Amino acid sequence: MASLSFYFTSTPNHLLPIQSHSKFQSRPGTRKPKKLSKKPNPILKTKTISPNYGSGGGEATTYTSLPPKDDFFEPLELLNVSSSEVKLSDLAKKVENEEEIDDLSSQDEFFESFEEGEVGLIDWGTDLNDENGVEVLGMEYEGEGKEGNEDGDNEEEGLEGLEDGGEKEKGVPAVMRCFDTAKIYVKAGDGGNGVVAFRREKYVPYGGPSGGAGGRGGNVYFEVDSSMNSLLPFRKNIHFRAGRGSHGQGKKQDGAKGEEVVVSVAPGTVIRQTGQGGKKGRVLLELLHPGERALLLPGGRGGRGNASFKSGTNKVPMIAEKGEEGADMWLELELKLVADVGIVGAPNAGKSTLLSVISAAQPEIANYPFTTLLPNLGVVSLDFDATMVVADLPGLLEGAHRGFGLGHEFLRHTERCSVLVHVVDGSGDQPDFEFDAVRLELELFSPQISKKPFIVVYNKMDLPEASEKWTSFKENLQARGIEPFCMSAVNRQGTHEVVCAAYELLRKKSEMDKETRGWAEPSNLNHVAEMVHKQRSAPINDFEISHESSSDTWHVVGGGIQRFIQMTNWQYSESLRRFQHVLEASGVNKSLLKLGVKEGDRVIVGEMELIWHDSNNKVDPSNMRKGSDGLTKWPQWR
Ligand SMILES: Nc1nc2c(ncn2[C@@H]2O[C@H](COP(=O)(O)OP(=O)(O)OP(=O)(O)O)[C@@H](O)[C@H]2O)c(=O)[nH]1
Ligand SMILES: [Mg+2]
Repeated sequence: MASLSFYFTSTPNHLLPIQSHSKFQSRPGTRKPKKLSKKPNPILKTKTISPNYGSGGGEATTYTSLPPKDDFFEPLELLNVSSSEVKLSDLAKKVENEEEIDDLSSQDEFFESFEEGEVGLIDWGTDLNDENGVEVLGMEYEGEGKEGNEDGDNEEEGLEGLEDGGEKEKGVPAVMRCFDTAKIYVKAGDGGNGVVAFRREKYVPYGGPSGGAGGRGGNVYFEVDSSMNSLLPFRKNIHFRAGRGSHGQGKKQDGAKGEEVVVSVAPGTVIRQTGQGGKKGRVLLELLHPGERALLLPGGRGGRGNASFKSGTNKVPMIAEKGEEGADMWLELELKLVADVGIVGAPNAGKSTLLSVISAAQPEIANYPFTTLLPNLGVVSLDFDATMVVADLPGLLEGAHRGFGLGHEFLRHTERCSVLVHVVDGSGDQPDFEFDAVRLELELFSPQISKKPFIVVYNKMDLPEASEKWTSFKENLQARGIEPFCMSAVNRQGTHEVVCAAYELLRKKSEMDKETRGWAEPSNLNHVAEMVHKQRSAPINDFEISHESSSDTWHVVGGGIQRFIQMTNWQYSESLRRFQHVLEASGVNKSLLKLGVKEGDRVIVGEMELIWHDSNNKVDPSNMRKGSDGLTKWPQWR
């Protein structure tokens, strides 16, 4: 009879002790391979395993990593100015003084050197983190990629990604960055282990197996929190782990469920799985409306205790399962604004002023570019039941599609707006050119955005330099089939017409969308968890075998069988016999024979490496339950 003998090629992660509350652990997966099959079968002196007898399940933890160093800089200090009001304008003035504002390449250079600390104004020598020991540690930990936990390489990769920033905006000083993307790690709780225990009571001889099952690991949920308007909290907390289930105990006591983790995100957050090679991963969820809650990762199942393995033929089961590992993922979050109307335009055009006069919003208004750094939302009501959400977006500059100015961050917000209102600064030198430049940026960033319905509003009509150029601007646009509006936002003249036109456009757009889309199905927010569950509960006989002829290695890949191996607790000798049985029953042995496996070939199933033997001379499953004296022993308490 053919058989497989067992070796671990590398110590599987789940065999290592997990100290989930420690931040700086040694990296797993680097230990020497352990040989299992050559060892004599251990005598099972069974006792109830009690690593954690706490009454509740494991606690959910979040881990802290610090934002990159440059997010800590104090603009005042860096710019060597005393008033907080002038910090950005000073920066703008500095650019102007250098007469570089019109030269895109030199602007790029300026902002780049600004970031790198080459500009003389900035004193990068001050390490603002020195004051706080924890933060200094955090910096080291992030910089060197020392992610000390059981997720090893994966997490390190994620942190690198975070450091590189993937899409870190070019030339944007840290204070001006918009925290609308984040990279986070989520892990569902591992299931608790089942235990081997026996009922020991006076006058109840041979009381029978009584090992309870482990508790289920905690789930990971995402919830929309209406009070959030950015992903800023994820600059500090990037690891979210649900608690592990408690282990089972004697007297058939099952472990408690692990604590759940609820990750709160702002409305309009898109959740992607981290992509490979700089590409964006696929979208898993879009959480748009406050109160929405999605189960993303289900907790791992608790391992069964020996009470569950009792059968007519095995009344003394010396076997229990380990808990199923909770699924984990690196995710990219992206916040896209949910607004009906987006106000776009060059810096200083009067976008915030417009929002402030048509809604109750009170955005910051000032006579310098980039006053608005984060989008402002306002609700505009025209009538009793006619309202729309209007977003005042930060100003766009030439080169924004390449990330210049406030770049991609803000262009992304326009993707969600149904209708756009272009505000053109009439007092500028060339309003036509300004309008074209903004259109071009939108088009270059995304053709979809440029196809959105829009209206053009010529602002600052109260100023003579603006009203002089209005006619030529109007004629120019009319020649292109666009009917522009004019207004004086500060005087509230012409703003009502703008609001009505935007609302009309919005109404038409939503009617058209309804026609093309029909009635949308209510979306299933738990589909990721369902997919994970489906993958994990694949039948054990659903596997594929591939062969590496160069190294005589066979790979057996299947969700069911891999999960079975992960949950097998090799500390119990019966586990080995059960595994052998599963290989036989699931058809792995048969399939290998059919495919031509030969003596000495390596067979890799999940984390197990096995050597194929044509004759049954290495592992004798029938011997597994016996001690060194060849007798089955009743378990001993210690
Ligand atoms: N005279 C006049 N000034 C205006 C008008 N609308 C806005 N302004 C002024 O223009 C300056 C810029 O206005 P904001 O509303 O902050 O411009 P913005 O487009 O939001 O600018 P960013 O947020 O920097 O992109 C402010 O000083 C306003 O008072 C207008 O109709 N007439
Ligand atoms: Mg503004």
